[in-house]
Amino acid sequence: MTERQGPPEVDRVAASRRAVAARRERASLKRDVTTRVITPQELLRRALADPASPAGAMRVTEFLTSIPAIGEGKRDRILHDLGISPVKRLGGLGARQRRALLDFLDRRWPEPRPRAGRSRLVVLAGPTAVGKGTVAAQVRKRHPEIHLSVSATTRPPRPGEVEGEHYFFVDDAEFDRLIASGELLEHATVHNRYRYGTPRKPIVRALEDGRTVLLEIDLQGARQVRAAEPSATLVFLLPPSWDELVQRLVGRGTEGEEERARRLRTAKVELAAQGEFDYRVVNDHVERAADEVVSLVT
Ligand SMILES: Nc1nc2c(ncn2[C@@H]2O[C@H](COP(=O)(O)OP(=O)(O)O)[C@@H](O)[C@H]2O)c(=O)[nH]1
Ligand SMILES: Nc1ncnc2c1ncn2[C@@H]1O[C@H](COP(=O)(O)OP(=O)(O)O)[C@@H](O)[C@H]1O
Repeated sequence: MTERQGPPEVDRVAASRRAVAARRERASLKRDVTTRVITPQELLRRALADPASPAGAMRVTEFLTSIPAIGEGKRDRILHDLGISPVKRLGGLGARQRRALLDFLDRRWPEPRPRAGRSRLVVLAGPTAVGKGTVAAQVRKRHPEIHLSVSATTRPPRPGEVEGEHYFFVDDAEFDRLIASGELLEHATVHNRYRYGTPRKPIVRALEDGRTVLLEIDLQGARQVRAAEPSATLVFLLPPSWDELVQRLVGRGTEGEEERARRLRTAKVELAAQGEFDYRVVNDHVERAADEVVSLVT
């Protein structure tokens, strides 16, 4: 018996493949909102710009429950209050419903607005493996006039890391001494593991010389710098998606599975704090992201 594959069946197979791919993309977008890689407003803007996109095809119910702290009960109350039917897809919202939903999101989760009166002390932070080191190195390559701070750390050097260039590698006793003598502008234990700190003197000197200073440090350090120097400019580097962040961490190959899991837990905490920063830059392409960082601070 011969099997005939008529065009309708071919179409069905293709349609079902497309449906699976679209479902996967919607799941990935939901993860991005849940992990706060993108704001709900950003997802909604994408849906409205292209109703046929995976974002546009997302049901308003799925959208709302992907937002941290919105469960099914709250979701239904919100939809009722905003006068939106639960069967609606984001791309199919009417003009009044879009406005109502965007206003609601802006009240609930205001997007960071740049502050006035920034200084040339710039902090670049962001989750593990987002590419902070790579982008900072690109900034230095393109703009040697920008002073890149070299931190002290109790972490052992990775292969290829150079003392005084990537870090000052010190033991616990020396780190204690640096803290006690006030030689660190800020310091923190990162990923519950090793200690890292920013030597104060080179920064003060570079700022006195009129140079822009870039610190590539973690969230705790960024908060300390803001407290010590409120006019500092805080930039948060974001991955294009949560899945891409995981890929970069795995692809770098410098941590085992347990350490990667630990870092991803910290990453969720850091992503949740991005609203404290003055600017957010997506590290999609290294050169573009480096240019954006420079344009924000010079
Ligand atoms: N607070 C603080 N964090 C730092 C400092 N230097 C590096 N870090 C952060 O420590 C974390 C771990 O750095 P590292 O061990 O080089 O790993 P990687 O960032 O995954 O390449 C990163 O989030 C860095 O931004 C510092 O001087 N102070
Ligand atoms: N824009 C990018 N696109 C693709 N891969 C990137 C990008 N930026 C960085 N990477 C890669 O991601 C991995 C993590 O980058 P790294 O600079 O070590 O991150 P971090 O300093 O934030 O921990 C590295 O393998 C790096 O080559």
